[in-house]
Amino acid sequence: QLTSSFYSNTCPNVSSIVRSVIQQALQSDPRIGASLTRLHFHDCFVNGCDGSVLLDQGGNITLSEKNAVPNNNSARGFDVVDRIKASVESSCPGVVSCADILALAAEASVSLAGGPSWSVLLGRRDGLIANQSGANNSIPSPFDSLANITAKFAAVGLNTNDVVALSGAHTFGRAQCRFFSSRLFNFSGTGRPDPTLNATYLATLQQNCPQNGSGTNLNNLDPSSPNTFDNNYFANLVTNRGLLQSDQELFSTNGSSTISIVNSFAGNQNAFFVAFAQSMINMGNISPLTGTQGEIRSDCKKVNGS
Ligand code: HEM
Ligand SMILES: [Ca+2]
Repeated sequence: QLTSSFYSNTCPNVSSIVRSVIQQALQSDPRIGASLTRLHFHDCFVNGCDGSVLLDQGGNITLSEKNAVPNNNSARGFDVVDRIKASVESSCPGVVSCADILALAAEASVSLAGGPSWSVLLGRRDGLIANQSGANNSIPSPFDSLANITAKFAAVGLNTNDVVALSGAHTFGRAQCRFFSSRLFNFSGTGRPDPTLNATYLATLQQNCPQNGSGTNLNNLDPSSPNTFDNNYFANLVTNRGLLQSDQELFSTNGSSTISIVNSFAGNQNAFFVAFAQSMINMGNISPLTGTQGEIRSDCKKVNGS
């Protein structure tokens, strides 16, 4: 029951306000659009798209999602969310939820990076709780098998097409070495690298991720166009240049129905863009709070009155 016109009377310029703050942030941080897009994903997979990922630990929030394994020292962009919220509040006080800001920020980030635009469905309200164990259990890990990743998507009502299309978000942004270094030297105890890694790409990654390093060095998820939202991610998979094991598995899992989808997106950027936009709408529809449920937070980091 979300609608694209939800704020047309109460905050008609909300999309352009969100977009302009992101545009400004991109000037000093070309990665920020990717980081914001990921926040919407990590929000929606835990208790639905309710802004739960944004809550700081403290008071009634005893275990934040920010401190869950998939987010800790990894999720970023919270300061920019606060800047967007402040800018929206100054035009339309008390009206726009933080959960909707994440959905709008994802669309603005993707389209500003050259990707598709879509009409964002709105009207989500902000939740009153965080679910740290939910974040630990429901957000896919880069070490999960494709079957487990598909199961985690299915648990929130998303199908295999959504898995492949949404994984295409790894067309921009960065990943720390620790999320894929197990592929580089001694993959699954074989004493050899992951055989599904292109040899030239492997050598580059080994250089940037030394065996006794801290694991926090950053690598482009899409080495061919790191800040552009395009279909190169899928072309990379076809040539064994997926960065995360969970990326490469979409193409390298024998007999998987994901292979033909990867091939079609690799060969047709428009097909990817259309599918990505639809899957982002699907993801944004995961159990939103609406009507009188939840609240409109005045500070995205805190439940009102706390
Ligand atoms: C399919 C399962 C997925 C897995 C296992 C996965 C895993 C990861 C990991 C490990 C990172 C690197 C984090 C870091 O180094 O701190 C990452 C980054 C990222 N992910 Fe995913 N992800 C998945 C799906 C998605 C989806 C559905 C989206 C959005 C629609 C998304 C968007 C991003 C973006 C944009 C980045 C870069 C963020 C940045 O540079 O700050 N991912 N992902
Ligand atoms: Ca790209």
